[in-house]
Formats: sequence, structure tokens, C-alpha cells
Amino acid sequence: KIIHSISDLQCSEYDFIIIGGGTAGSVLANRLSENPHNKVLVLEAGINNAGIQDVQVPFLGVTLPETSVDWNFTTTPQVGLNNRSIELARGFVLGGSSSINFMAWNRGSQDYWNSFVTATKNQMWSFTALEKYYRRTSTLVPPADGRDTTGDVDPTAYGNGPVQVSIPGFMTEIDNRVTESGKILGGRFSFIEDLNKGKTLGFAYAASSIGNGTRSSAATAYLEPILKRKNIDVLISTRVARVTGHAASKGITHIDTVEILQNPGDIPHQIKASKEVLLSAGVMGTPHILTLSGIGPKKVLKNLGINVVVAAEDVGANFADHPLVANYFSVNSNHTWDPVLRDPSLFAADLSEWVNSKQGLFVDTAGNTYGFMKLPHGFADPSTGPRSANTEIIFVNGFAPFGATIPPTTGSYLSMLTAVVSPTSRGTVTTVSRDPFAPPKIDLNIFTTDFDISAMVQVMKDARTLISASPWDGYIIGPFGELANATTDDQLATFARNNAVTVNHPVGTARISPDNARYGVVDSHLKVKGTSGLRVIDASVLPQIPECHPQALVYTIAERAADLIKADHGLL
Ligand SMILES: Cc1cc2nc3c(=O)[nH]c(=O)nc-3n(C[C@H](O)[C@H](O)[C@H](O)COP(=O)(O)OP(=O)(O)OC[C@H]3O[C@@H](n4cnc5c(N)ncnc54)[C@H](O)[C@@H]3O)c2cc1C
Repeated sequence: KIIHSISDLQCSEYDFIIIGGGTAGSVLANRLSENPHNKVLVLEAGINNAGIQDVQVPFLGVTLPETSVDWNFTTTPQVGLNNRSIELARGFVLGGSSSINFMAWNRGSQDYWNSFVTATKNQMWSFTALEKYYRRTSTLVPPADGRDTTGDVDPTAYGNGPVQVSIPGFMTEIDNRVTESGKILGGRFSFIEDLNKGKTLGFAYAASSIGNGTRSSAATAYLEPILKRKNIDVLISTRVARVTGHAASKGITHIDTVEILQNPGDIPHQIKASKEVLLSAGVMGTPHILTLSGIGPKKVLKNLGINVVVAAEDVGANFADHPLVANYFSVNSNHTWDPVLRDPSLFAADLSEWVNSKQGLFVDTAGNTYGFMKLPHGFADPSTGPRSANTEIIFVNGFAPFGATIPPTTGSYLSMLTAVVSPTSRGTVTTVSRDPFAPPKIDLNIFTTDFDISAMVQVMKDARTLISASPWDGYIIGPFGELANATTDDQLATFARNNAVTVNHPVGTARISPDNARYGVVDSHLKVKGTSGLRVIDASVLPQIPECHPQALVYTIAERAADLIKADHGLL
């Protein structure tokens, strides 16, 4: 059950303690508590997701960053963004970032998973070996409007797990234009039926973690259905400060204790794990907790006056995200959703349609169609292979307020969100205080390579090429705002630096590596090197950034990890 106070814990020792009731943590909670003999504790810093309407309504997903369900992280001033700092959202709520994300569902390409094998020297991470775990995560369900989806999605690309996935259930007048343009332009702009078949290249209808017009998150899919189990406690509004243990054999520290507190300044309370501690606090929380536990870069630990338990230079390093720029165009239409955001009575009508019948505009995210592309010949290709993309374009049927441009009070708009999905810039997440409530220093180091900025300029030009195809004739009026003055590559690059944010897809801050490698943070079985009893299972283990939206990859890793853990404890 969900509990709010440390004093309500059933016991002082559990078999498994899961730190973070987010995307990966909820999967582990479900799978490890299937056996009624395992006592499982989930520790979550954020609040309960239940009953928060804006979390449930897909269309309102974009309003969740910078609210009470977000950690509200901010980066350091970014040289590549002309010294702007930007917000980075992370879910501060059960379900973690799956409760506040934009719900796009991508499995990752065959190349990406095969690169995981190269990074770990372990075949269990191949696309083929992970097939059954991917299929355990989710099920394809009909879109909200129940239309015939033949040719728009391939049911064979989905499994039979708890997360509900569907393609858009409220069609807009730009959807056909995108798919028809892909058919006319062909090549890099081609339309493909489904992006979840191992090749993440082409334009398609977005598969999203939505069922019955409602967000399907790790909390609703994996956690809520098991809250009645007697062997699981989910303690919310509780911060994990650090993990501790004792010296075991051959210089290994055995971790078996978790320190928690509910308010800044409280004396930490200790809880024991008899089998394992599973760290699933996400790309910011995981390196932060490791560092506070003495597992981190030597210099950082020294600066903080924390004793070195394991010197691990890669804790907080290798931090990568997808840069995103919103390109706005004025359009000739009365059917974008711009009026809905300006007129409270239209907004209320759409919301009540969602509440009463789970139909209408609010059943979908802001983007029904999108596409992943290779850069043209002549560019370097840092992606993981021929089936992986370099860039992405997301089509939004209205003004999507990402970045610096102030939403206009009149007019109708098309937003094309362009992203670089194989970026080469890497940043850091560094703990700068021993106070567990103090945020880490987050340096994305965004747009610090020539590749990243020139790839962004190219995809902004590709977006213009796509809307110059005949299906857009008479629809596009022209670029809006500062973009109207940006025509040369240099001007587009300046626009990108002045306006970019990220897609909130960070990974890599506790990366996986081969078992005997001196670099990396976890071994191929996700165990923290130099320790026993402690694994990391979340987006921070990804060795490189996937060239797609990452949530399905995190779910898949967590499903794989659950079986690894069960196997190690004779529970399979
Ligand atoms: C705004 C936004 C939009 C996104 N859009 C998409 C999308 O459309 N498609 C897609 O595939 N991906 C998207 N993502 C990314 C995707 O959601 C994440 O990659 C994924 O959910 C990460 O899962 P995780 O388990 O690593 O971390 P999380 O799900 O973030 O879980 C970490 C959990 O740990 C908790 N925690 C952290 N520190 C502590 C502590 N000290 N003590 C206790 N608990 C702690 C957090 O509160 C959180 O609940 C988006 C993310 C965001 C934020």
C-alpha cells in the first residue's frame, strides 16, 4: 500500500528496497512482489499520482514541467545556448518521468541494442535477446476514436504487457499532409507503417503510451494494480540520502542499508535490505545518491569531504540529451488548437468531452505524427548504425510553447519540433553539497560540437523542405517570429542557440560497461562495480543516447533486470 510516514513502515528490514518509484522502479516493484514471500519497499521522493487530472489527460502532458510534479531542475548557463540556462523536467511523482512525459513510445533500433552488446560484451542485451522483455512491457490497444488503423500501425510490433500503447485517437488536418508528403518526397522523408520494428527511420503516426484516451504510466500500469499486495510498501514524500554497508571480501563493499528522511534537517532513518538495494532514481537522482554514498569521482568526493567507498569517475559523466528547437509557421486554418489555449470556454468544453466520453482533442499528446531521419550524404554519422536516425521532426497542430518565443495572442500555427537524436556533446551531473535536498549541478554541455549544431541546422532545413511538398499548398503562410529572419545556415544556427531546449531524454550518468572494464559504473548485470547488494536500473545506465524517445527502452531494461535479480536469488 501507499504510506506517507516513516512510522507507518511494516518492518525495518525488507528483502528488496527500490529507490525511486519512477519508470524503472515501478516495473521492479511489480515483478519482485509477484512472489508473496518477498518483502518489497519502494521509496519515492515525490507525490502520489492518483487523482491528478493533468497527469491523466494526454493533451495536458506538456503543461506538467515546472509544476509540483516536476523536480524543476535547471542547467548551468550553457555556452552553446549563448549562456542561457534551461529547465530540465523529471517526474517528482509516482511513475516518475513516465507520469509527466510526452508519451511517445519507441522500442529503439536493432543497431541501438546491438551497440549495447558492444558496450557490455554481453549478448543478453541484443535486440533479439531482449525481444521477450520488450513484449512484456506493453500492449497495443485501439485509438480513442476506434477507427480502422490498418496500414497506420503494425500490431505485430507490440507485446502483451501492462503499459497501453495506441496511435492518435483524434485526427487533425495536418496528419495526412505529413504522411502524404512522405509518400511524395520519398527517400529520407518516406512514410513507414511502424517505427517499432527495429528500424527507427521514416515518418509515421506516433505510437504513444495512451489507452482509452488516458496516459498509461509506470504508476497506472505497474504500480496501482499491485498496491493491494500485502508484501509491498510504497513510501512517498521520502528522500533517500545515501546507501551504506560494510566491507566484504576482496575490497568489495556490501550495501545493505538505506538512509531516508522526509524533511530537510531531519535525522536520517535507516532501513535494511536483506537481499538487494535497487537504485532507480533516474539520471539526476542516481548519480547524486551514489556520490553521497561515497561512490563517485575521487575529486568530487574529496571536495565534499566524503570518504571514498568506490572511486568511480563515470558517476555523473557521459550525460547526453536530445537538443530541440521549435520552428513556428503561420498557417491558413481555423482548425489548429490555438483558439483552445486562448479561450477558457473552448478549453473547458474540450476538457469536459474528455471527462465525459474520453473523446476529442484531449485524448492525444500535442504531436500526432513525427519522423526520424538520416542526415544527407556528406555529414558524419555518429548514430549506432544504418537503422538509427540522426534527427527528428515532430508535427504539432498549433503553437507549442517550447523555448524562448512568447505564444502569440492571435493567428493559427504549425509547430515543427526539430531535434538532434544522435548528438555528440556530453555533459555532467555533479553533486555539490552534502545536503541530500540540494540539487546537483547540471551541465548539459549542449551544442558544443560542430556536428550537433550543423545537424540541427540541417533538420530545420529538412522541416522546411517537407512543408514545401504539394499537400501543404495554400496551408503554410510563412515562418513566424525570429525564424522569419533566419535564412542562412549561420542565422539558423543562431536561432537554434537562442531558442533550443531539450526533449527531456537525458541518459548515461551511471553507464554500463563490460564486467572487467575499469570505466563505467555498473557491470553487464547492472551491479555497481566495487560493491555487492547494489544495482542501478534506470535511464542512467544507458551507455549512449538512443536515437529515439527512451521510455520503452527503460521499461525493457527494467523487465530484463527483474529476471536477473530473480535468477540471482533463486526466485525465477
Ligand atoms: C517532460 C518529459 C517528456 C518526455 N517525453 C518522452 C516521450 O515522449 N517519450 C519517451 O520515450 N520518453 C520521454 N521522456 C523521457 C522518459 O520519460 C524517461 O527517459 C524515463 O521515464 C526515465 O525513467 P527512469 O526510471 O530512469 O527515471 P524516472 O522515471 O524519472 O524515475 C526516477 C524516480 O526516482 C525518484 N527519485 C529521485 N531521487 C530520489 C531520492 N533521492 N529519493 C527518493 N526518490 C528519488 C524520482 O522522484 C522519480 O520518481 C520525457 C521525459 C520528460 C521529463
